[in-house]
Amino acid sequence: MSTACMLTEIRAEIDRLDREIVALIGRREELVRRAGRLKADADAVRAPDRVEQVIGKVRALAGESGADADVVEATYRAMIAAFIDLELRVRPEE
Ligand SMILES: C=C(O[C@@H]1C=C(C(=O)O)C=C[C@H]1O)C(=O)O
Repeated sequence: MSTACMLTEIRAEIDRLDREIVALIGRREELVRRAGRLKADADAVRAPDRVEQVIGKVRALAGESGADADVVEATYRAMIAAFIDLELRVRPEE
């Protein structure tokens, strides 16, 4: 198979995975929104201790699955930051 064909196949597989990843992000978003509704104020929304707990957990999961822990951490920090912004945007005025 030519290099161009191999790249096309790999990209098709990446596109399939992206469909699954986006669906999972949507499910996670729903849970984050539910958690946000239970919180009293913006400090509770940010929950930095919980963020570090999640980061420690996903770094360990990366180790188990052979994923690069630094890539997983950077991805999760960006995603959690976006979710915190979302929680702050959709919460009623304090
Ligand atoms: C969903 C929560 O709120 C925020 C979002 C988190 C996340 O996306 O995992 C974790 C902590 C908070 O910054 C939570 O407190 O559990």
